[in-house]
This record gives sequence, C-alpha cells and structure tokens, in this order.
Amino acid sequence: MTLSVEQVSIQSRERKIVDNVSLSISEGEWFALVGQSGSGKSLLSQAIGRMLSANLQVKGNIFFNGEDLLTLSSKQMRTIRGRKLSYIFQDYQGSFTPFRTIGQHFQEYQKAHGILDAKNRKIKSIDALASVGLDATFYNRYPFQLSGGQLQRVSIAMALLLSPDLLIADEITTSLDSVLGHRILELLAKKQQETGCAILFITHDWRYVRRYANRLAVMKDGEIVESGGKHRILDHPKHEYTKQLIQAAPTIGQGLPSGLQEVVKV
Ligand SMILES: Nc1ncnc2c1ncn2[C@@H]1O[C@H](COP(=O)(O)OP(=O)(O)OP(=O)(O)O)[C@@H](O)[C@H]1O
Repeated sequence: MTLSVEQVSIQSRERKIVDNVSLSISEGEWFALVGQSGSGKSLLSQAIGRMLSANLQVKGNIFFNGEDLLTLSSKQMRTIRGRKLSYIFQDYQGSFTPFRTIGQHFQEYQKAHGILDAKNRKIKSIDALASVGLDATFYNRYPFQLSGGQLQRVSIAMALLLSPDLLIADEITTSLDSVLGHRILELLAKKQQETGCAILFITHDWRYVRRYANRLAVMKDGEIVESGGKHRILDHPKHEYTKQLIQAAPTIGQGLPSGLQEVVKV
C-alpha cells in the first residue's frame, strides 16, 4: 500500500470541513477523488503533504510507504515532498516564478533535493523536458513564453523528475481546453506506465474517471459517501448522490470513448 488515509478529519475553528475520511491507494494505481465543489477534496490532498494553512487542524493517520506523515517533523516532510510525494495543481501558472527560466526552475528543484552536480541537473532537466515532448530550447525560456499546455507539460516533467511514489494531481486540466486536457492526461497516463507511480487524481470530469481511474471515491460535505472500483461505481452506483452526479454528466450515458479521437469529439 502506498497511501492509507485513516479516519482523517480537518477542521477550522468554526467547523469540521473533512469528516472521518478513509481511503487507500496502492502502488501504481490511478485513484480518482470526485464530488461536490467545496466538499474538501483539495484540503484532503493538501493534508497528505502537510500543506494545510495554519488555521486548520488535522486528526487521524496518513500512512505513506508505512510512515505516518502526521507524526513526522517538518524537515522529514520536506525530504518526502517533491521526492516521494509530488503535486501538480490546477493553477500551474502560479507554480512558476515569472522571471526564472524553465531551466532555473528545474535546477532549483533538484538542488533543493540534494542533487549537487549542476551539469547533471541540466542533463536530467533536458531529458525530462524531452520526455514530455518539449525540446531543449524550452530550458532557456521563461514561463510566459510557453502556452498553458506546454507549462502543464513542464509541471508534469518536474513533478515526476525524482520518481515519486505518489503524484497528487488536483484538477490539472481545468484551465485547459478539452482537447489539450485529454492530451495532458494521455501524457500523464503514459508517464505513469513508465514510472509506476500512483496517482491521486482530483477531478470534476467523469470522462476522465471513466478513462483513466482504477478506483474512485465520491465526496460530499466533507465525507466519502461511496468508494470502490471504477466499473462498479460507474455502472452500479449505490449512493443517491453518486447517481445524481453520474446522471448529470451527459457523456457518461453515451458510453465513454475508448480512444482519444472519440474522446476529443465530446
Ligand atoms: N484555510 C481555510 N480555512 C477555512 N476554510 C477553508 C480553508 N481552505 C478552504 N476552506 C473551505 O473548506 C471547504 C473545502 O474546500 P476544498 O478546496 O477542499 O474543496 P474542493 O472539494 O476541493 O472544492 P473544488 O472542487 O471547488 O475545488 C470549502 O468550503 C472552503 O471554502
């Protein structure tokens, strides 16, 4: 088991936002977390990397590769984040500093994780760019000289650079158009096959759940109302809320595409 979230609750001074949530993700699995806006999906994903803002309190256990992340020191967490556990966010533009080149971002990321040889870092960066279809000229470009899709490719390359065991992808296609969104996820799926990392994939889009996930959990009002294998949930949802969500996603009923060409018509 790569990740085991056990009875996790998150609360602010005013209210409980995530209530007693448990889920587990196995090695190499693509696990989707879907559900209502504001149901606590992002907060839960941030709790895993201990990135919640200070006004929020977490209870429960979060085992990652056998260690309870909630008991580790900040220093121990820093070595895990980025190396064994990495993130890609919806707001990928915000993840880049405007006046640093893509190469400088790669360099700093690796330096922060103890890769000391600058020449080696550059070779690794250019290889990583190539692996997401970007040539070496991107190394010297600034973030604003890249399109949204290209920047999201860089985010994937960077997030997978140090071969993490778990990648948390929080609505990473939301700001891309549908065709580009699918291309990015095709790329992510390919990279997942190459690297074997598990993915916690937060999305509102059931087409992506159908196409990529192995298992999923549905959240509503801070609780997981249903979880299980993709086919079981998509074809035989038990909870009323899951049924409503699936019915509200028009493409689901039409049978989901098995190939990208069909997908992009949606
Ligand atoms: N630092 C915070 N302090 C208090 N409440 C917060 C904080 N951050 C987020 N919230 C609230 O917690 C709830 C859950 O937020 P979260 O971002 O996890 O939802 P989500 O399920 O990811 O939604 P979406 O799908 O719209 O991204 C929301 O009501 C949000 O306003």
